[in-house]
Amino acid sequence: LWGYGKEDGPSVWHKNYPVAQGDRQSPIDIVPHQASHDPSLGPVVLNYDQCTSIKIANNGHSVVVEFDDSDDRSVIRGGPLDNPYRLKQFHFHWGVKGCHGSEHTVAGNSYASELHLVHWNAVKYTTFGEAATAPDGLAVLALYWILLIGSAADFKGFNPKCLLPSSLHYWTYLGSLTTPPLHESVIWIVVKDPITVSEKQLGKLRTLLFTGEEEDQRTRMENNFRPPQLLKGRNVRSSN
Ligand SMILES: COc1cc(C[n+]2ccc3cc(OS(N)(=O)=O)ccc3c2)cc(OC)c1OC
Ligand SMILES: [Zn+2]
Repeated sequence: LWGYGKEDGPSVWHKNYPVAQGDRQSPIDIVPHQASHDPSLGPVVLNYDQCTSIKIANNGHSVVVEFDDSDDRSVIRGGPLDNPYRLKQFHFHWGVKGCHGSEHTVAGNSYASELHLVHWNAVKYTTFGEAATAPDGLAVLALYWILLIGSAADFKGFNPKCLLPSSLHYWTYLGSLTTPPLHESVIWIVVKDPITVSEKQLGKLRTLLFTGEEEDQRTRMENNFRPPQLLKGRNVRSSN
């Protein structure tokens, strides 16, 4: 139905998903000095200690690691969020060429890839699907990551928390899913500092992500990132 090619890519998604031209679409280009510093923005807190990944899916557009979201074991809280949001899945966006692949750009610069940790508001909604259509239904933590050949901390059973820099300085704004159905239901939290991953870790991640199923030609080959969308008057806030 949709993809990232010429015929089915981001420039024609509005034909089947008119919200693609809505007022709070993602990703965006973040211009740091135009973001308004909001001292009331507290730290983002991740409780992923008991996180249990249940399956790895390759939907032809990305590789998704799903988590058990049947209770509040793995949640994100604080920052711009009014209550804890449950971790549902994480996935990546990347480019075939080294320097392109992230979805959010910073003053026009893009990174090699971007990790999205997708959470949903289980306090107000009963299912992910219901939350995915509500204006405060989802919270996605976005992390740029760059491939540094060299040392890096170990993954240790792959708790996504180990991917995160220690102090999370971030930008936050109201946006949408970056792939169809493009619902305008996401509170975005974009971490400022890129995380570095070594070849060895990438290999480990690749094994984890592509275990048990032939690495999909489409997934490996395509640029699965949507270009930045119009801000349309939205305010981007920055934590300290
Ligand atoms: C589990 O049920 C759903 C899974 C999915 C799968 N899905 C599709 C697209 C997604 C796009 C996303 O956007 S992103 N890239 O901004 O993180 C995040 C999670 C997604 C998850 C979508 C749904 O409704 C929109 C679902 O509810 C019916
Ligand atoms: Zn994504």
